[in-house]
Amino acid sequence: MLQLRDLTRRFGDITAVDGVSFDVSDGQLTGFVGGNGAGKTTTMRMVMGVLARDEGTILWNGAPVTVHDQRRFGYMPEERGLYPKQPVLDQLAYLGELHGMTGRDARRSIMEQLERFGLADRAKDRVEKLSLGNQQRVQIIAALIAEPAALILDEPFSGLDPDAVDSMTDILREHTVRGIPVLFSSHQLDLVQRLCDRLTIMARGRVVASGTVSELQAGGPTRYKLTLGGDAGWVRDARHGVHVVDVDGPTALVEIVQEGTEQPLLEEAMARGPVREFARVIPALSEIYREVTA
Ligand SMILES: Nc1ncnc2c1ncn2[C@@H]1O[C@H](COP(=O)(O)OP(=O)(O)OP(=O)(O)O)[C@@H](O)[C@H]1O
Repeated sequence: MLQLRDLTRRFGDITAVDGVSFDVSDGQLTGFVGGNGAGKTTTMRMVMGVLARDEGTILWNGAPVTVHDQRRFGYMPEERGLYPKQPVLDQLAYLGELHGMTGRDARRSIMEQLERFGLADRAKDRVEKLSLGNQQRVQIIAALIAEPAALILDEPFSGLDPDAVDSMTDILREHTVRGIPVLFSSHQLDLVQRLCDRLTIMARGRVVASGTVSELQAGGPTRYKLTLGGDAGWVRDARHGVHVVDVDGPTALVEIVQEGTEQPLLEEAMARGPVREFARVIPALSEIYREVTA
């Protein structure tokens, strides 16, 4: 388990990461989201030890993380970092050997991964000859070499086509099933909502929300959609302790300001005519994201 405690990093006058704390638990896929410049990459670099921290602690299985621990983490950096002129297989095999694998084992395991990503026939091509999406696939394989103890992936899904997103998802799940903690950043909120067990949202260097998607949804406003047989305009004037978010023809979206106030509203609606629908609206992650980062 990886625990980040009060991590802070400044660049001159800018505090890029400001007292960030959250956990990346064993066997969980933790999504890391936030707008451009929120501080995700800086946080991940500190976890990997490629950037020094000004304050704070990183714990790996309860003890301060060591360089030896960090070497066992699979890392996909934002800046990527493959050599464009070197052939795919040679380059990955070299990385495997740096991790202590024999050349033979490294090549076998890499060929398996290339096969999975549909890249086996490109093994001898130079990296620069591959499309950006395929270079991205090779980067992912680089992070997975040598059975990592944790995975820290900076936007691993960016630039991938739907097939590669599926392969990537399968691979991450295979790691979490084996108990490995996985942290990945992404701007694709629908993907994060679908995939991750937990997520941490950053804005302006701070953590603004953290938890499972359901926990974050439960913490958001309670909204109901009311659809009537006739026009719903009267809801705007109703005094039921509800806040009217929107009215569109026969449909009104209301926010419950005080618990229990939805009942009188429903009763009034039924007294006025047919009610086609009265249902709780669970906010999408994108709505929660907009609220907590505003
Ligand atoms: N080496 C650096 N020198 C100066 N400022 C930096 C450096 N690295 C990051 N920053 C600043 O720190 C802040 C956080 O940047 P960071 O790259 O961590 O954000 P991010 O959440 O990863 O953004 P994105 O989603 O755009 O990748 C930004 O204001 C950025 O300009």
